[in-house]
Amino acid sequence: MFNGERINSTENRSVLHIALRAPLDSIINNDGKNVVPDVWQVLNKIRDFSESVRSGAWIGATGKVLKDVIAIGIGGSFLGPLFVHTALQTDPEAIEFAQGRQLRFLANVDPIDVARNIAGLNPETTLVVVVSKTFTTAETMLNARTLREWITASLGPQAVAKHMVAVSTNLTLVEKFGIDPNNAFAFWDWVGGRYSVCSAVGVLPLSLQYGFSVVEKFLKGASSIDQHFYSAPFARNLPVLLGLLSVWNVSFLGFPARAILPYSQALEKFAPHIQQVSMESNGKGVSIDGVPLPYETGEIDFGEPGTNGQHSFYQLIHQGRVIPCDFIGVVKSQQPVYLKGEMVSNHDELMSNFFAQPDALAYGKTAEQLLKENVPRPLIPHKTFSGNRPSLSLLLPSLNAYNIGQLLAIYEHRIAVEGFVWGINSFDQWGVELGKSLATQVRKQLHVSRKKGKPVEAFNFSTTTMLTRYLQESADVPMEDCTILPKM
Ligand SMILES: O=P(O)(O)OC[C@H]1O[C@](O)(CO)[C@@H](O)[C@@H]1O
Repeated sequence: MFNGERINSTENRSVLHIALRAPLDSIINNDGKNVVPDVWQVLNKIRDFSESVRSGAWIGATGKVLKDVIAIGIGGSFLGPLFVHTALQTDPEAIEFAQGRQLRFLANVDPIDVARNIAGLNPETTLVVVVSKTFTTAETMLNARTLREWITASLGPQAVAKHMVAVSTNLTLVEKFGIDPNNAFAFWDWVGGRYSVCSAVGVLPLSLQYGFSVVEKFLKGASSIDQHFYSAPFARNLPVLLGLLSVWNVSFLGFPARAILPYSQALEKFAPHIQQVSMESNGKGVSIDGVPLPYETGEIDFGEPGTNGQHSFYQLIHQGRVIPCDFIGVVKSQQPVYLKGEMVSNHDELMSNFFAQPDALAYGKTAEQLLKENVPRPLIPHKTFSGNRPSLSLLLPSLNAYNIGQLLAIYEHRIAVEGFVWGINSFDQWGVELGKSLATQVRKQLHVSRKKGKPVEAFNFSTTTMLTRYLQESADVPMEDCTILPKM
């Protein structure tokens, strides 16, 4: 990976997200060319652009400062930036830099997501960042056209130049869409979508919200782990150890899931992000050479912040199925609260749970202990905890931009380690293609049925029945040749 070899063999690409956060003087080659200067050229462009927007030097079509940003993107062009944004939102340093500004994310093609995103915003003070590696993703492009309409309907078509910018590897399509290439921020095909948060995909929206200096700390944190991963002996190498634990749990012990349980509300979007990084990377059925695998790979990742999860799905984890857990704690809260007269601070209360849960999973509670506590015999089987349930705990010193970058890179590399051991390609995602092409077929059918009254055909019986019913029941929904935007 670090040598720039084309380890993503099914797409014939290198995998160099480590270059996105490498110091300017590093050398990381792709096809014999050092890519680090290109990375820094884009980072510097982001620094300049975000500073001009934040300072008011760059203004909207009607002369107003652009204080609100909507980032449109989905999957890897959304989840990583959302995780980092959510984590920074309560960081005291980042808060200072975000005064008076808003960052929102429009991901789902559901028009309700459009309505929620534009609610309360004025196009005059809004900058839209269209984020798509390919610039062809159906959901993102329809959302981009929708917000282009939202802007032009109120400010005129010339306003696009001031109110819409793009992040993509496909600058030709960016220009075709009508966004000035000067307002486009490039990245490269050696960055996988789910590994792209350190490219302009994350750095641009986050710099607009928090300023480049904060985001640079996040990049430095990620880079520190890259260096650790590259050079630390395996016995002390965090991503290697974590990756091996996961392989052990999945392939040797046969536990198919992994719960990601941060004891920090600021990390509430961490599990959804890692869900994509992990499941899109390692959810494979064949080896890198295309041979069906004789063992299971990949985890079913899910998670919620503690203590909320404790009151939701932990019952199953303690007494039902065995689900290896990652507990993530933070020593110093971003937002400490102490109440006079309380036994512990609010953060200590949270952390009491962080320390208790792994113990409960590991050691459980025996029938003997319950008998000593005079638990009635019929209840003993219900109150017994088997123990011997694996978990691991990570304790971060604090949660600032730097540590957030470290946490991200630990998981990115851990997931790559798992893929290397399993002998799969963790960097392609062919499994998403079939659903996409069937959706294209449905889209065409909906169009001809609604416009020309054509019956549903060429689908299986179940889909034909459902589609026909859907069309019948929504025949009264207005489909005039005019634009309708949300009324919220
Ligand atoms: O950035 P793009 O090209 O719009 O792609 C968005 C997402 O779609 C996928 O290709 C498939 O879900 C992801 O890998 C990617 O992050």
